[in-house]
Amino acid sequence: MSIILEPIWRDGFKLGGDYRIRINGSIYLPVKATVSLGLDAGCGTLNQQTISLPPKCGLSAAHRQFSVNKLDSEYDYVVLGGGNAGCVLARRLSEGGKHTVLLVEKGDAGDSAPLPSLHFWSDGKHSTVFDSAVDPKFGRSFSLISGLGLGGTTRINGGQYTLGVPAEYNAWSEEGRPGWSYEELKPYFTKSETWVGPVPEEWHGSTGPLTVRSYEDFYFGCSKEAAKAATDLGFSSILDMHSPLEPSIGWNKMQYTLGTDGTRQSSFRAYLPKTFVNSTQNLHICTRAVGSKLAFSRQTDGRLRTDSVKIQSTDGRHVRVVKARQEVILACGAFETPKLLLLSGVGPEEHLDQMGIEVVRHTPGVGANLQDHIYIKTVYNCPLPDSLWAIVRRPWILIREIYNYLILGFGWLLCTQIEVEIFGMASLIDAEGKPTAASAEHKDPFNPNNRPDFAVLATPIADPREPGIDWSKGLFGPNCALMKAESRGRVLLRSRNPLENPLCEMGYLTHPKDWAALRAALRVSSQLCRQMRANGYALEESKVPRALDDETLDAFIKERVETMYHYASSCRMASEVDAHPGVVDPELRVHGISNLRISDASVLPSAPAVHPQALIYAVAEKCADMMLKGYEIFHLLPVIFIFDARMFLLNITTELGRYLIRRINSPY
Ligand SMILES: Cc1cc2nc3c(=O)[nH]c(=O)nc-3n(C[C@H](O)[C@H](O)[C@H](O)COP(=O)(O)OP(=O)(O)OC[C@H]3O[C@@H](n4cnc5c(N)ncnc54)[C@H](O)[C@@H]3O)c2cc1C
Repeated sequence: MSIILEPIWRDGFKLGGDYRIRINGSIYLPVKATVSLGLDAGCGTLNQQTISLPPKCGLSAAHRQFSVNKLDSEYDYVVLGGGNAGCVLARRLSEGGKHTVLLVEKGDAGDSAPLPSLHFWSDGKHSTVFDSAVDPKFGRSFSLISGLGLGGTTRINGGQYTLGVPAEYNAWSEEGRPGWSYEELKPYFTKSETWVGPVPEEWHGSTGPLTVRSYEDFYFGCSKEAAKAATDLGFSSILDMHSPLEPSIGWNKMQYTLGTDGTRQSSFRAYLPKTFVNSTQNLHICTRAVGSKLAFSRQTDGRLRTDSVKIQSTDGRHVRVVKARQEVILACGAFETPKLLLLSGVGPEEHLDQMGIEVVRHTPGVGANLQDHIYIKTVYNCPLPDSLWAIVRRPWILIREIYNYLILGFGWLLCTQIEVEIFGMASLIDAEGKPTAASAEHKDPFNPNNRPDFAVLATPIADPREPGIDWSKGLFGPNCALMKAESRGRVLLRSRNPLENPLCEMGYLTHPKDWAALRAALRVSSQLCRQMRANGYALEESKVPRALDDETLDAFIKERVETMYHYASSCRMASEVDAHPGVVDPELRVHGISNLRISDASVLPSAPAVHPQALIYAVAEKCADMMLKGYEIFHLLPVIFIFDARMFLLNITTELGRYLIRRINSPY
């Protein structure tokens, strides 16, 4: 295996060259034109460098796979979507060898190192990127991104791993979802995780497939300064954000899904290693194919049953219909799962009529209630060596970090952008952005009123493409995030072509609470940077609001709001008669249709104040567990019945015998 740093020559690019990193011949970390200006101006020309990768960093070698035309005609379980949730389900349903399982994934197989495979640093080949519908409020659309290939979005995400406060899940349970309280969900978080430190492991899992870790210190000077300033401002320092005893307001050092050997822990790498896949004959994985339509039959009781799935290769060359003896599980993500239901005739009838699709079942919740976290990026210049941007500006730092990564297994290539996160509640932030003194009641993480609604993500880099930024210096970008959205959008079909992206109306900022939370985040970010400067840190404003009054902040928000890529709740777990109608019940079964479940970000009742991947792992673990337990109970019933019937006969016979003996022995 090799890493090559090589120049790229493009038409029209006159001032030297772009560079790119080629890992193992196929994965690139492009160093953009602006960057190469820096390389040329500051550091002279760089020649090709080749560095060997030790096997621990190897990309996954061939997993056993099946093309569409080689699939069996029937499986016990068919899982559509091999992403965050899909890989967990494929693993749990197939291990033990009792059930045949088919996993269908639109993209390919493979994996890479943490930073170069993060969407923003990658070649984009493992991302689906498309524009949302234009929002008249903002006069523009939003660029939506999700993962493509086994591992799904965990293959290109930032790796931040957060559970959230217990209040999040207790609220779900109190609203009428049995089984979804913090206490009931926690075992599934633990089941998926192996924590490798450095904080105490009391609240973590130790035997799960997914490795989660943090670092002793900070990699970036600006993160360290931000953490210090947050403490100075009065935000509590949270040692382990996974402890249910920590308050809902504070700052923490991020934890990541990272292997001990520095590998990205996608759900694919964690749950479906080659050793498992190649030795599990009852698991078939089919990549570069999509589930394009579900077929249903009507049972004698009038209920719909999911019978089969139409699967087609993404090149359009092969189509096959596969039957599911037990269940079909949709895990295509918050955009594609509702799209597949709509294509199959399950959704709001007006929209299906509009698209010329026969209505199988009028289900108004499909695609409705789409939620997301959004953020506003602010930009500051900081000393270059303190910022991840230095890896692009200074080739020797890049070489140093490649060395650190390959030989020592640590360094900047492990960092996936955010080291420090402040979270809080807008109601507890004053007009200057300082936290107000919170009572013990406000800090109680079990109280549903204490769910954080904003976060400030201190990022050791900013988007260098922004006009007007001084990219010769370091970049520090506190991103101000809405973490508890009240606004809702919806997912619709653009066409009946299963390979076309859906039409997503994001519906951002239609609720006044969302504006208030973002304003609070911007004020905290501004105060944080003021404090960093007061502590003697060289920070210069680049893209920040001119003032902190509501009007100025709102204009800044309107101009700069972006998705944070945490799409959720488009097939939410709720009753169908809810004000925001649901699609699945607490067992994740689609209302009114048997043998069909959903297990991905679309089922979340609402987008909780967390980076969602930890929760999606837990949801998938819980879904698999419910399915397997349901299967066992169903199949044990006749045994219990036979056993009971035998015991009954035995008891009767014994009692009859005793009675006869008593009669015979009786003198009367
Ligand atoms: C750039 C970026 C950074 C992020 N950073 C973080 C982070 O740091 N921490 C965090 O917690 N979260 C992060 N997220 C969000 C998080 O990763 C996702 O919310 C979560 O992984 C979604 O999981 P999922 O199972 O619902 O969907 P996905 O993981 O997206 O899986 C869906 C899969 O289904 C496949 N598919 C779609 N349609 C079909 C079909 N018809 N047939 C077959 N296959 C299909 C897709 O190719 C995909 O692989 C980030 C997201 C992005 C985009």
